[in-house]
Amino acid sequence: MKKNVAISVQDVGIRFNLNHERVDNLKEFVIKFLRKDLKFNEFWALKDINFEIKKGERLGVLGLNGSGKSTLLKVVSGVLKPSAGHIETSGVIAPLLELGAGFSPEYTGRENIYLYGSVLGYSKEFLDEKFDEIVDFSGLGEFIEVPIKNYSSGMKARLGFSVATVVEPDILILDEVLSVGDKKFRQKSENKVMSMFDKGVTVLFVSHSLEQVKRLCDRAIILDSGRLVAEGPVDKIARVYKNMTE
Ligand SMILES: Nc1ncnc2c1ncn2[C@@H]1O[C@H](COP(=O)(O)OP(=O)(O)OP(=O)(O)O)[C@@H](O)[C@H]1O
Repeated sequence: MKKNVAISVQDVGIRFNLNHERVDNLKEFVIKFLRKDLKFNEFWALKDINFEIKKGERLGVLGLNGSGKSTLLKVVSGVLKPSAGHIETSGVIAPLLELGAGFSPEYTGRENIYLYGSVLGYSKEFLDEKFDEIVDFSGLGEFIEVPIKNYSSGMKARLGFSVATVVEPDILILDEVLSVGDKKFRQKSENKVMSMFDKGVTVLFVSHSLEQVKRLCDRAIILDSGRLVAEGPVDKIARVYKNMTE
């Protein structure tokens, strides 16, 4: 990969096997599996995707529901392995996907900071040092000692955002996360992301808000049924997308 490139996506495809027929229980599944009687429909959620993001660039991903945007972010983050092609990235990645989904409901916010933090690869020492900063940013106050199952979805997302952004990443992967929490938190999280922009972070960003993509990104791509159909400067691509969807 060239030195000035942060993310390189080459001929990437993601295939899901969709169940063709109904299987009601595990026994039936095992019997059908052993008899090689299970039929799947192959479904390519992404196909032949090629693009590069240079260091410091901010790429927006546009597309209708089901076009493959979240799948693309997951495969670049390493959550999903490509079924075809390959991906190269350089530096520390902070994936802000499905915030709060990684939490264990029975444990408190405090315990989940350590659990989720370790999933993201942070050491205990790092989390000890950053603990107050995380709680402060989340604005959860005393709720940090309460089990997560008693949190609202906005509270969970706020804690997820605060843990995931406590590092200084080289690459930031954002899936609709700037729409979480209440207005005050949305502003605060956008400011935090903006301050990372100032430090030259590379961004891959999905949002249904065309305005937000225009405001935050310098380039964009459009996905349509798993194919990359347009790529270029954000203003031009936003116009193409508007025409496609109106
Ligand atoms: N784990 C999975 N198993 C099977 N199919 C999946 C899986 N995950 C996603 N898909 C399918 O892949 C396609 C792309 O989904 P994806 O979530 O990436 O779309 P999206 O563009 O992010 O949509 P949205 O705008 O609704 O968030 C959809 O048809 C979806 O049903």
